Amino acid sequence: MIQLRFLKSPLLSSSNILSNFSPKPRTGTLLPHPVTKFKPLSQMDSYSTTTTSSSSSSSKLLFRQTFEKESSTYTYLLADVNHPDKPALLIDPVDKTVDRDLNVIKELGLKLVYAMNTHVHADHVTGTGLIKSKVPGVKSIISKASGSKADLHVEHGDKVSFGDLFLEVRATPGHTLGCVTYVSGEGPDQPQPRMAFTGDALLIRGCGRTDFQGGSSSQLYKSVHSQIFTLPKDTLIYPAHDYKGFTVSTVGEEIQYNPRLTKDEVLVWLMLNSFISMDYS
Ligand SMILES: N[C@@H](CCC(=O)N[C@@H](CSS)C(=O)NCC(=O)O)C(=O)O
Repeated sequence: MIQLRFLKSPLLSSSNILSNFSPKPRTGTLLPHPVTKFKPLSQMDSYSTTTTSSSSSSSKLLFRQTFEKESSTYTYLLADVNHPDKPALLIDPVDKTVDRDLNVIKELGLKLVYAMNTHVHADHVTGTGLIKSKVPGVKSIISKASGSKADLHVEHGDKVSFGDLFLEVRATPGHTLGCVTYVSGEGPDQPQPRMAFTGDALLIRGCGRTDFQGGSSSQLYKSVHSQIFTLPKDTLIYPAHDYKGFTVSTVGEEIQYNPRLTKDEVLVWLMLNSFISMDYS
C-alpha cells in the first residue's frame, strides 16, 4: 500500500494558510519631513554600481549595493545626485559595515538623510542606531507594523522622498508581520526600470522563512503576489540577503522561476509544510 505521510516542517504553520492579506490603501496627510502619505496604490565586501537616468527632469539616481558577508546581507545606497543637496538614503544597513558605507557616502559628497529598514532583522544588528550617533540629523525609518522604534514610521502607500526621487512603501508581511518593500517611484521623472527592495519577503529564487516573528506562509505568498509580482516585469529585484552569490533579479524572472512562489498556493503550502514519503508496507 502506498501511504502519503505528512510531516510538519519547522518552517511554516498550518493555520497560516487560512489567513488573508489585504493592505488598506491610505490617503493623504503630510508629514513635516518628506515622508508623505501616498495616494492609494491601485558577494563581496565591496559594492556594485549603477547610475540610472530618469527619462526627463533633473533627478538622477546614484545606486550602490554593498554586502555584509557574515549574515549575507545587502545594504543599498540611493541618492539623487542631480539635486544640489545630493540627498541619500541607506536601506538595511548592518552595524558591522556602517563605517564602510558612511565612508562611501562621504567620498561621493552625499548627504545622508534616511537610514531605513525593510523589517526587524533576526540575523544581524541594524546599523541605524550607529549611523544616527555618527551622522547627526539622519532619521531612521521602519514600518509602524514592525512595532519597532524609529524616528519615522511608515505604512502601506506612504512615500519616502529624497531630492526629486521617491520610494513607495508596500506592505509585504509574511516573513515578519511588519515587512515592507520599498519600490522606486512611478513616473517620467523617476528611474527606469523600477527597483524593488524586497527585504526578506522575496529573495532571488526563494523567500524569507516564516517560522518566527509573526510570520505566515500564506500571508507571504499573497503579499508577494499582490504587491511585487504586479509590478512591471522588468522591475529589478534587490533582496536583503543572498546565500548563493546572486545580486539582482527581475519580477519577470521570479514569476517564472521562483520555486517557492510560482506554483499554486496550496501546492506551495504542501511543499513547504510537508515531506511526502512513501510507505510500501
Ligand atoms: N538559509 C540561510 C540561513 C539563514 C536564514 O535563515 N536566513 C533567513 C533570512 S535572515 S532572518 C531566511 O529567511 N532565509 C531563507 C531560507 O530559505 O532559509 C542560509 O542558507 O544560510
